[in-house]
Amino acid sequence: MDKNAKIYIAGHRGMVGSAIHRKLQNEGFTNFVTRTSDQIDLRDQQQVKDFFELEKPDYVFLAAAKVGGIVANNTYRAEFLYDNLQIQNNVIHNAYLNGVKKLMFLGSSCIYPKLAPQPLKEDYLLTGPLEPTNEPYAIAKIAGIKMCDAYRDQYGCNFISVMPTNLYGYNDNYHPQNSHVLPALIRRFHEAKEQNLPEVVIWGSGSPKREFLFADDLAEACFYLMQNYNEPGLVNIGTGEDISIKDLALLVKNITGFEGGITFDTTKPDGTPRKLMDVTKLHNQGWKHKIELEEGIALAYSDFLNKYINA
Ligand SMILES: NC(=O)C1=CN([C@@H]2O[C@H](COP(=O)(O)OP(=O)(O)OC[C@H]3O[C@@H](n4cnc5c(N)ncnc54)[C@H](OP(=O)(O)O)[C@@H]3O)[C@@H](O)[C@H]2O)C=CC1
Ligand SMILES: C[C@H]1O[C@H](OP(=O)(O)OP(=O)(O)OC[C@H]2O[C@@H](n3cnc4c(=O)[nH]c(N)nc43)[C@H](O)[C@@H]2O)[C@@H](O)[C@@H](O)C1=O
Repeated sequence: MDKNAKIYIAGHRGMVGSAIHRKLQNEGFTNFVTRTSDQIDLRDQQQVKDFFELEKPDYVFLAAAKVGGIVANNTYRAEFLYDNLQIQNNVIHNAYLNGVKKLMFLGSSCIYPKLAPQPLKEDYLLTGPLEPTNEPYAIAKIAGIKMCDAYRDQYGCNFISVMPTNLYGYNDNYHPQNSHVLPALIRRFHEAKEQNLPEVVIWGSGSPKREFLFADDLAEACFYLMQNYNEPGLVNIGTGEDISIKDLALLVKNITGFEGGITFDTTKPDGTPRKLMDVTKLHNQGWKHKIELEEGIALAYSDFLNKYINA
């Protein structure tokens, strides 16, 4: 990408899109095209067609999606399937029609089978049944990967797919029910400390294991791969390290300074027992994460305090 290239970041206000935007600005890029969901509903075929014909971006980062944690995925199953299929179909197809030089599609580690061997290698895709709580979202993301590959095969488009692990960072969603685990715990432990509550409730058994990557690290990887990776299929983006939800809760408890206890609500779903990325392909491409979990949680906690508590 040359520094004057016109870059469309779909979802530039979200956690990932805003991190990619910051990274590109820091690298000296200035020619951005952005639209909020109020300005363009990416589910709408005509609006997306008109937008691409008007703007004709050179590069596209597709970081707009209907996103949420385990309960949101399981509750809004129709929206997670419909919205995500619509958004990615419209953006990918119009990128092809308007001669976009390269597009990056962001998937998710939930595309892998629920009980796939660990760590998750890229070639485990479509080798077994998915985790039921996020099957609609995963099906949409798998369709996105296959669409990029099909457009490469039939039309020669340089469209690539990356699969990030669970993410957290600046501009995360702290909704008490709909967010992912890390922002949910940051908020719940903070509020429990402020209200002198005796304990914090953790969803599920605490035994599932997850891998977490700071969104600014993800943005670095996306920038790196956008310049250096031009293959079909998918590439995992993660740290290659995981932690149990119970240990994660203890880490957040320490960072927020909460002094009470923790209990587990086993009426809430555990989801996939383990989701650890095999990052050999990414490391072989020449990229490795920088921000470790404890440091990243402290950064996310201070962002939460600045935006929601001290604002
Ligand atoms: N968060 C995570 O843990 C993970 C995320 N990912 C993937 O990364 C990508 C970004 O996720 P993340 O940044 O966390 O999500 P966010 O919810 O923070 O941001 C999503 C963005 O998508 C935009 N968007 C949603 N619906 C529409 C629509 N109908 N029309 C136009 N824009 C829309 C929103 O725009 P606006 O702000 O203008 O409303 C928002 O900025 C997604 O593809 C997600 O699947 C992958 C793995 C893990
Ligand atoms: C990124 C990924 O995110 C989703 O999958 P998930 O990995 O299961 O994500 P999660 O962050 O919501 O939960 C992780 C674990 O943590 C436990 N947990 C404890 N306490 C809270 C809690 O308070 N909130 C949440 N959300 N989870 C909690 C929870 O029970 C689960 O065992 C996908 O649907 C899909 O969207 C996707 O791709």
